[in-house]
Amino acid sequence: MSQDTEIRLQIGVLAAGAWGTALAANWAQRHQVTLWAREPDVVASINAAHMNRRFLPDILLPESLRATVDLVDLQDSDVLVLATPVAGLRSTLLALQALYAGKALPPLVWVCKGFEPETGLLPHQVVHDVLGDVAAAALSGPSFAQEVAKGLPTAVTLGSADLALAEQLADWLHTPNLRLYASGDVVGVEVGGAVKNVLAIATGIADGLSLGHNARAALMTRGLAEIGRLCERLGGHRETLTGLAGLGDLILTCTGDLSRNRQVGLALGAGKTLQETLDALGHVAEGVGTAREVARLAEDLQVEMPIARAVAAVISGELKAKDAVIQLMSRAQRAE
Ligand SMILES: NC(=O)C1=CN([C@@H]2O[C@H](COP(=O)(O)OP(=O)(O)OC[C@H]3O[C@@H](n4cnc5c(N)ncnc54)[C@H](OP(=O)(O)O)[C@@H]3O)[C@@H](O)[C@H]2O)C=CC1
Ligand SMILES: O=C(CO)COP(=O)(O)O
Repeated sequence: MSQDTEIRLQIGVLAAGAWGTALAANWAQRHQVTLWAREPDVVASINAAHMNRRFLPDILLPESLRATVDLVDLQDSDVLVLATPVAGLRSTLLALQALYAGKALPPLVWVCKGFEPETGLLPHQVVHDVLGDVAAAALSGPSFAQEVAKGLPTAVTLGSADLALAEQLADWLHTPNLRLYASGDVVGVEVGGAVKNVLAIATGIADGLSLGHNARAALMTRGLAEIGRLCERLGGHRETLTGLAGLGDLILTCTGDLSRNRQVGLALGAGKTLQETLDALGHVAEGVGTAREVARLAEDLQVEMPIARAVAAVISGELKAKDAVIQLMSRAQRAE
């Protein structure tokens, strides 16, 4: 498919947290972008000062980027991008369904990483649950919002069961500093993005306990094996996990201090409580809720995921961080 850099679309982005704002700013280089937020102070600060003081402070946004609290302003969009945390995906889809009231929705892209709380569904399953068969794709991969907002080079994956749609969206949404690769394996793309957040908490805990580089490399490598087992069991392909949405994001989030999930792990490893850690963060850390869902899925589907289960136990308070390490190291020896 040819890359048509001239085409200018209307893009609607829903939720102006760090990631929605960074993507909206990036796409405003090439398209007309409208950013919806439920926080009036965020909308006011973007429109008046071209900054999102609450979620992306100190970064100047393009003047062409408009923000709104009114969903109706997004109804002529050529593409709609859902940028809420996974817990807000369903309610946002329902709001869009009401807005379009029987009319066809434009292609949807979601950027959240996790399993829906309580249902344990992946985002594409939530989309199908609410809207049925619609043109839709997941965007995932190694991409700290602050770096994308500053225009630093970034590459991510767009995953859809409809590969031709993923290719079309990649063509529309790439910019000079945001490279998009298409994948037909939406399950692999989503499982990679969800579980790496749990592993970032694990490596954060290890680093918070000063366990060294060897421990971190071991957790990442054995963690990737856990992601692979769950991915295959849910119908995804292990090869997808060698790409940006798997290994790429695992490396970034487990080693990069900009990661909120890694910051949660570091604080837990240093002896802080989960509540004080989350209160100080001011942003979502999806790995906290996802750890519980992954541990439950691992149990139900009989998938061996000792690291993810240990993180879930630390988060729920059943296990102390130090004891989780002892437990992992004392498991029966086995072949790699
Ligand atoms: N930040 C990053 O670098 C990246 C983040 N992601 C993923 O993107 C998703 C969003 O992350 P991020 O933007 O960083 O999160 P933030 O915590 O920065 O912002 C979340 C935003 O979503 C809003 N929100 C929460 N729940 C709902 C809801 N039910 N309906 C509408 N809006 C809602 C929040 O509003 P309020 O303040 O009112 O709650 C806030 O504006 C997560 O799944 C994350 O894993 C993916 C790649 C990179
Ligand atoms: O997903 C991310 C980078 O790809 C962001 O990770 P955190 O949510 O841990 O900050």
